[in-house]
Amino acid sequence: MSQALLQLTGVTKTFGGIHALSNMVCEVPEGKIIGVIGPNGAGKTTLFNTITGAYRADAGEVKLKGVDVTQWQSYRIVREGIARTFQNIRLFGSMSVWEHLLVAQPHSEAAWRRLLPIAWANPAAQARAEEVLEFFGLTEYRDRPAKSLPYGIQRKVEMARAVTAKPKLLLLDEPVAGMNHDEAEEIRTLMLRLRDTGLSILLIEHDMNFVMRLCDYLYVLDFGVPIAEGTPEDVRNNPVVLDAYLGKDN
Ligand SMILES: Nc1ncnc2c1ncn2[C@@H]1O[C@H](COP(=O)(O)OP(=O)(O)OP(=O)(O)O)[C@@H](O)[C@H]1O
Repeated sequence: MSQALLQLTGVTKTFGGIHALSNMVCEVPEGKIIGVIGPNGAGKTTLFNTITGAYRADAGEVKLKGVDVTQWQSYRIVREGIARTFQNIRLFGSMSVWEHLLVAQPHSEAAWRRLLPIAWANPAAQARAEEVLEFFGLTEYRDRPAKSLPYGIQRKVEMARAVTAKPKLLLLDEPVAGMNHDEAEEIRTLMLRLRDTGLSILLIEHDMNFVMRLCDYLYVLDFGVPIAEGTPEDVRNNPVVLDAYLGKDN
């Protein structure tokens, strides 16, 4: 079997007496969409924070393409090809969609050049921003400040921004939270198209219907402990998951 893009073994994170994540084991193969589900407080965001270096694991290993990145600083992990979005929207209100897409790209020039007017951005960065605008269907919003956009479009801009730097792995924290059915469907289609380009995606999501129809494989957390994994079909029918996550009445 080919090596997984991301591999976690025994990853553990505690906060005082709270075991936010205990002995987490998971893999994200290339070009797959992997879901992480679990009730509130199950440790899902802690998992993302540990993968991205925002939190330092107390034990275990995070490997990216076989390289141990457990002790790496966030900026190195980003450079190595992991991008993420957050549970709450984190856009710059007065910046346009176009500016978000330019700023999110790696800069090889001196830091002071980034203070120059955005229109001076190098042609390759502009071409990439254009490509992403089109891919996400955001062209009509190109020059609008982020704060003026409807909620669903803002979430799309966040995902577009994360993709602009051409990551290998995209971590999405509740990408369709607060969206209506049509908006969520649009995001689902975009994610499948992203996967078809070879991008790997790890997502946290509470919308079970969405997760079940999108993911290639799922991990289930409960109180920081991985309690089940498998295809959506396996997980849907797993009595441990039904008890722990959906409640005994389901
Ligand atoms: N920085 C922190 N300091 C202290 N406790 C934390 C910290 N981050 C997370 N926790 C605790 O770790 C546990 C797991 O939290 P986490 O946010 O990872 O869960 P989650 O599954 O993402 O929840 P939700 O679905 O509500 O977002 C919770 O008990 C939480 O209170």
